[in-house]
Parts: sequence; structure tokens; C-alpha cells
Amino acid sequence: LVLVLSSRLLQAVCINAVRGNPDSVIAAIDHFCQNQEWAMNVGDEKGAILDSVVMETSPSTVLELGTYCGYSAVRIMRLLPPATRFITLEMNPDYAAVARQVIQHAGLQDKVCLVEGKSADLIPKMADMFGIRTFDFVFFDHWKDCYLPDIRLLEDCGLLDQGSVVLADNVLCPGAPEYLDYVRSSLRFSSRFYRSHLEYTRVLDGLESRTQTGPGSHCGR
Ligand SMILES: O=C(NC/C=C/[C@H]1O[C@@H](n2cnc3c(NCCO)ncnc32)[C@H](O)[C@@H]1O)c1cc(-c2ccc(F)cc2)cc(O)c1O
Ligand SMILES: [Mg+2]
Repeated sequence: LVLVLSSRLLQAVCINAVRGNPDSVIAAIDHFCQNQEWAMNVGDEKGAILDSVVMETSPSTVLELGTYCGYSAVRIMRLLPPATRFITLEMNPDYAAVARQVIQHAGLQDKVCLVEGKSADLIPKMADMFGIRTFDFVFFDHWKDCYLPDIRLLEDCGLLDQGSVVLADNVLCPGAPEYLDYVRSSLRFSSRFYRSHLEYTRVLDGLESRTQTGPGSHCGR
């Protein structure tokens, strides 16, 4: 049976990770990507930065764009207290299926709300579908040319408010130049670059966080 990469990654989790133990799932994926096959998970170096920003924000509502195999979903959910809402969006049904199983192996299936579909279509429905007014923390790790349209969409839908943190992966590699210009240009936000490396390599990369300082755009109207 020919397995695609995401299935081989899931197989590595099933074989090497302890069921119900998120840290062992994270370690199994990192070991697989470091020693067998590279995959585009945020990885352990940038993952530690992600962890620190999540803990610093201590969010009540979290949104992730681009679940892929569920690595960052497990990283984030393992840090969240029980009452926290975590929603992750994935447009590819095959990746969504793998992610569900990775998340289940970590024992976090009751905490996750994995919605299959495109962020452009789902973001405008967040309020109606989930009764979410604003997101305290958003992690961008989907197609890089969608970062800018999607942060604008989140603002236009009034889903970001004072104190909301948007953390974006890969702002150097593959890069998101228009997004960087946007988040670094406005006075209404404070942005910070976390220098790091492309997952499982020595290539330079980093994360950019943007915190809304002024009131949410919908209040300002
Ligand atoms: O391309 C990268 N990530 C993309 C992630 C895509 C995942 O997210 C899903 N997705 C995409 N757009 C949407 C969407 N919305 C889209 C419009 O609504 N709504 C919902 N789900 C979406 C896809 O189905 C995938 O599951 C990347 C590359 C490198 C890289 C670096 C160096 C290299 F040499 C090679 C590769 C390193 C990284 O860390 C990377 O994240
Ligand atoms: Mg990434």
C-alpha cells in the first residue's frame, strides 16, 4: 500500500507516541520529520515560541488557520485550560482526517473543534456557527498569500478586539511580505518578530505577532 506523507506521519505517531500523551505525539512527529521525512509542521524550535506566546496571552478563544496534520493544534490545546474554545480550520479533507486521528491519539479530541472548509468562507460564519464574538489568539499557518486577506477579513467581521494577538508562521520562509508590511505599518497595532529557523532545518525563518492596541475596528466605526 502506497502511503502519502501525511499517512506516514500518522503511522509514526501511532507507532511511537503514547496514547493520551500530547507531548509524546509532538515528540513523535518531530522525530519523524527530523529523521525520516521533512513535513511543514511548525516544529519544535518555532513551536516553543508558539507555546510561550499562547501562555503569555492565556486566551479564552483561539482560532488556527491551516490544521494540516494537527501538530500545532496539539501544541496549542495541550496548554489551554478546559473552558477555552479552540477552533481550527482545514480545507483539505485528507489532511483533516489525519489531523483528527493525530489529535485523538493525543487525547485532545474533546477539546478540538476542527472545521473542514476554507477560512475565507468560514470566518464570516464564526459568530453564527460558534457564538464567538472575538478571538483572543489566532495562529496563521495556512497558504502564505492568504495571510493578508484573512487578517483583513477577521477585522472586517469584528472578530479581533483590543488585546487580540495574531501570530503568523513563516514570515521569512516561504515568506509573507505583503502581510508583514501590513501588520508593521499600522499604528493601531504593535508587532513583534521572533527570529527562528524553518522547522527541522538551519534556514532562517520567524514568527510575527501582532497585538491590537486600539479598540476593535468595529468599535471604532
Ligand atoms: O506552505 C506552507 N504552509 C501552507 C499550509 C497549508 C495547510 O493549510 C491548509 N489551508 C491552506 N489555506 C487554507 C484556508 N484558506 C485559504 C483561502 O481561504 N482555509 C483552510 N485551510 C487552508 C492546507 O490544506 C494545508 O493543510 C508552509 C511551507 C513551508 C515550506 C518552507 C520551505 C520550503 F522549501 C518548502 C515549504 C513551511 C511551512 O511552515 C509552511 O507552513
Ligand atoms: Mg508553517
